[in-house]
Amino acid sequence: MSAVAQLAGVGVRRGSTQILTDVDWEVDEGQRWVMVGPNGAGKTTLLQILAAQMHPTEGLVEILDEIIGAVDVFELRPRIGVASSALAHRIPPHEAVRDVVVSAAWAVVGRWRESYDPMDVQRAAELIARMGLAGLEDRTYGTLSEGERKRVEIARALMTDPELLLLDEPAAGLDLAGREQLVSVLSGICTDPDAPATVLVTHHLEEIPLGVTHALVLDEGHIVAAGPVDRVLTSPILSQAFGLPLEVTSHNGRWSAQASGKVL
Ligand SMILES: Nc1ncnc2c1ncn2[C@@H]1O[C@H](COP(=O)(O)OP(=O)(O)OP(=O)(O)O)[C@@H](O)[C@H]1O
Repeated sequence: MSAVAQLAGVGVRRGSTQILTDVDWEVDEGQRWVMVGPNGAGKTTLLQILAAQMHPTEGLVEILDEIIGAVDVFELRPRIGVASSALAHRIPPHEAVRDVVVSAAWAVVGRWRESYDPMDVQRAAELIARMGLAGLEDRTYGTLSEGERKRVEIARALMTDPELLLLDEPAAGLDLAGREQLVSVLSGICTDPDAPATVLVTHHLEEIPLGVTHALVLDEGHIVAAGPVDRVLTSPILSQAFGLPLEVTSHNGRWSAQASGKVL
C-alpha cells in the first residue's frame, strides 16, 4: 500500500503558540481516517498541512509523492479535495449549485467566464445526484439548507477526482436528519474501494461514517494515538484526550461516546 501523505517530526508555531508538536503520521491509499480531539487541539491546522495550504515550521511533509517546500503547491492542490467551513464561506450565495460544483475543475470559487468541458458538466451532475441533491442543480447555494450545502461542498471536493479527500467537520451544525443523511453519503464514499484516501475531522463520534478504517486522536498539538479505528477509539484513549471519563461504544459500524461518571 503506498503512502498518500507522510509527516515526520512536523511542528507548527505561530508567534509564541506551538500549535502542533512532533507529528509523525502516514496516510496510505485506501485508508479512511477520522481525526478527533478537543477544541483547539490542532485538527484544522493538521488538515491544512495535508491540504498543502500551510507549511510546517519544522519537519518533513510529503503529499502525493511531492515534498512540501519543493513543489509548486498550485499544481498539487487540485489533486486534493477539500471541504471546510473556510472554503464554504467563500462560496457566493447567489451561485447555482451546478456552478459551485463544476467550478472546482478550474479551482475557482464563483463561476465567471470559464468554459467547461461537457465531461466536467456531466461529472458535476453525477456528483450532485450521488450526494442526493438531484433536482437542486439550478438552486442558488444561499437558499439551500445547511445539510444540502454540506453535501454540495463534498460534491465540489470530489469534482477533480482527487487522490486525497479532506473533510473538516462536515456534519457541524446539522440537525439529526441532516446528520444522518450526511453520514449516509460519507459512508458511501468511505466504503467505496475506488474513493480517494480520506481524512475526516469531527467533534462527535456519532458523525463517523461506516467504512472508516483508522483514527487519530490529537490533544494540545500532540498525537495521543493513531492507528486502526478499533484500537484507537477506546474509552481510555478518549478519556485521556478529553480529560473526562468517557464510555465509547460501537454498534454496527457506528460510534458513540458519553460521560461515564460525574461531569461537573
Ligand atoms: N494563526 C494563528 N496564530 C496563533 N494561534 C493560532 C493560529 N491559528 C490557530 N491557532 C491556535 O492553534 C490552536 C489549534 O487551532 P486549530 O483550529 O487547528 O484547532 P482545532 O482542533 O481545529 O480546534 P476546533 O476543534 O475548536 O475547531 C488553537 O488554540 C488556535 O487558537
